[in-house]
Amino acid sequence: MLTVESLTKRYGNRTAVDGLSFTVRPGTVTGFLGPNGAGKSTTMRLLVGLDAPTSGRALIDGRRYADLPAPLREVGVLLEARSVHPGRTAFRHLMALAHTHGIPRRRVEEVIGTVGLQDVAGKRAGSFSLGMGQRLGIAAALLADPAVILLDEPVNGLDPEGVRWVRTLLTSLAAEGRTVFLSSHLMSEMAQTADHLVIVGRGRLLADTTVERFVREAGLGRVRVVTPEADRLAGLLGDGAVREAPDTLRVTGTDAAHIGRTAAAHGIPLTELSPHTASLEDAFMELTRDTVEYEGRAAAA
Ligand SMILES: Nc1ncnc2c1ncn2[C@@H]1O[C@H](COP(=O)(O)OP(=O)(O)OP(=O)(O)O)[C@@H](O)[C@H]1O
Repeated sequence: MLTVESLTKRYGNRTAVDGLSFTVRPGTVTGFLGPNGAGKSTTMRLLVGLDAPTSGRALIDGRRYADLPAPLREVGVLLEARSVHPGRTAFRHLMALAHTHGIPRRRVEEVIGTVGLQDVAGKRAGSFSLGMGQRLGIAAALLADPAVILLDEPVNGLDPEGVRWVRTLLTSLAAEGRTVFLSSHLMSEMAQTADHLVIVGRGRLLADTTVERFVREAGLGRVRVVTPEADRLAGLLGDGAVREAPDTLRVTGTDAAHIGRTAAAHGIPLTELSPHTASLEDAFMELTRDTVEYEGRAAAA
């Protein structure tokens, strides 16, 4: 489990993380979302002790990363910056990491298979494509079989097949009961991968919720209704109903069941009643709009 408590990080007069609190639980994939500069990478760096908080705490299973006796066994980490010696082969890179934790060669070979690098394990990491580098980074994160996996933008630069592979892998790791926490700014990808969302803007928590509840509560769902008595139905439904065409209403703020019941109670025939659920992308844009505008204004200033 990951616990972030009143976490704040300032760089000079810039506040990258601002009083952030949330918990990431095992058994699910939790997505860490936010516009550029929202503080995601900083929070992840604080979690793994690559930076010290100005105040507050970031804990892994109740302990600071620096206090973990065998960190690789507790938490697998893939941060955006590549930290592989370009002259080393993928196999030697993983063996070097394995030595620090007494991990056998057998396990190195196993993770190379898991990430699909068996054909290039003897090649120098410096010659790897971005996608191969990401796979190697994920292999390193999984090497010691950690219960917590923390990945910063793991699908960055991957092709669609690679994206799908990461998605399947993360879902199965969570199904094994691990804590999986990944950042991304790709909403559509997150909608398909994550069960739970932690959303930040300007270093502050904007939402801590499930994907499904987030979209529903964003209140962006709408229902299209076609009826020969559009005016009468609109009157019954109130402000949420807007006429799109003489026989068509676009209704927000209520669901299709309520509209159907209202129409039936008043004997109004419906020839179409179709709900449209907002996409995660829409809901995210709506939620973070102010923080993005702020960033834009700040940049312009
Ligand atoms: N070492 C640093 N020194 C100064 N400012 C920093 C440093 N690291 C991050 N920042 C600033 O803190 C803010 C948050 O940055 P961070 O990289 O954590 O955001 P992010 O959500 O990961 O963004 P992105 O999606 O673009 O990676 C940004 O305004 C950034 O410029």
